[in-house]
Amino acid sequence: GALGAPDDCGGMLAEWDIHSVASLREASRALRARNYPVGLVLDLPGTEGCEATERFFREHWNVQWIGVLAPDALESKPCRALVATWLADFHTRPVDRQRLLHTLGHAHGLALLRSQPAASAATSGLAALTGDSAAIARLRAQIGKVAQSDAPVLIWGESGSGKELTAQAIHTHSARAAGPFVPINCGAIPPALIQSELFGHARGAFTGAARDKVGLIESAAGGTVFLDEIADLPKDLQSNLLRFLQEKTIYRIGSTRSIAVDVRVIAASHVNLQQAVADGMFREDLYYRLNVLPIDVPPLRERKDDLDMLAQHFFHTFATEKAPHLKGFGTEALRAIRQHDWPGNVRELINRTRRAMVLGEGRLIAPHDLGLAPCSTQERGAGLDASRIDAERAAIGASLERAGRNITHAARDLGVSRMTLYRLLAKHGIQT
Ligand SMILES: Nc1ncnc2c1ncn2[C@@H]1O[C@H](COP(=O)(O)OP(=O)(O)OP(=O)(O)O)[C@@H](O)[C@H]1O
Repeated sequence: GALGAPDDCGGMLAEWDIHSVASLREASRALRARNYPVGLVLDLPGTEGCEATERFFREHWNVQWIGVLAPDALESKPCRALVATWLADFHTRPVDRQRLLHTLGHAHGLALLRSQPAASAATSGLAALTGDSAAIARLRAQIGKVAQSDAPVLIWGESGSGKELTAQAIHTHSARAAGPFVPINCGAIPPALIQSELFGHARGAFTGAARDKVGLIESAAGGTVFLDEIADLPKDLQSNLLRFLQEKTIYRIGSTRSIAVDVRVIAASHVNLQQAVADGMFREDLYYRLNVLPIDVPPLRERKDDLDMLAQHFFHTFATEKAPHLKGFGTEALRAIRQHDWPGNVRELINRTRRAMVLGEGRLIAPHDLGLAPCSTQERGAGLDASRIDAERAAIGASLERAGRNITHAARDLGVSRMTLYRLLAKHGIQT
């Protein structure tokens, strides 16, 4: 579907599922409610409105934007910048019908490709951050902004919520993308080893140091180092890290030679670092050095709209491990997933899904396969929206089965256009 229908283009877009809006505010609201893959922008604002428009595009960067502009629109410098940065393509009036249809089709195809969940952990762009909640959209927008800068980032989030994935996405979208991304879990390295792991050592620095060793920070040169569980870093090493952040040089243990290292630092913590500072466990000066660009990754229970898509995503990711008879999640299981609080966040969802895929005995995953209790009848009655969504998903699933997974036939069976069916498949995370 496309968002925004021009008076002079409306007639030619009969095949499209169109939602027209009259202002950026309305457009934002519509985009938060539904995933429109393509947006048609009818004229850009004059100089005064450029800042708001830029903010809007930043927030909705994952839509393919096509502009329809007045012939003299590009004479304004801010307008040219908006077009160059944010539009996938643009047309000047009078609109050439065939060319516009072609552009929209192309943009739609690209948007669908980009919305496919990442097939492997190796694909680490923003596409790997599955989810269509408003919270994930905000996170993606923040990542996009932060990636433009080279300043330190401090990510806060509960365990398993996606801090490392966020750090990886920042790296992938930054100018350092071609360099290495080196994750280090400060809590997992024994305190006695951590200094030499991080900063390296010179030959003979201590018993057993038979040769020079390059530290992890040095090995990230030209790229990004991700320091997870930064609160676990012993205090003496906090001083070393602070020195590195200030001077951009390191000393290997046992060496007096300073080595310049060009690395961006992203740190993460699941504990409140401000509290750790107040308790005297974390250096205040280091906290301020790291906390230049703060990012919060919201816990899964605060973005329940992501649950269905994430669950489907992991079902497909681990499809090779599943019993052949298993076809997907049952309605009860999806309800139980919504009901659960997910203290272990996305990692817990992965673990429960994999467990259900191995142990599930029916055709569809049931709540007990996930180790979750089924919802009570009372709770069931409450979720009219959830029931509607479940019914929609079930109808699509059944239709696809009947049509032998042929989209054209399934769309006809459901009485919707192919375009609408593609949108529904993306919404429910159903793969064809
Ligand atoms: N939005 C998401 N889409 C897809 N996969 C996700 C998402 N968020 C997290 N994951 C997956 O969940 C797992 C946990 O995420 P990650 O390691 O980034 O969490 P974390 O906050 O760094 O955890 P910890 O603090 O325990 O190290 C990973 O396998 C990651 O790929």
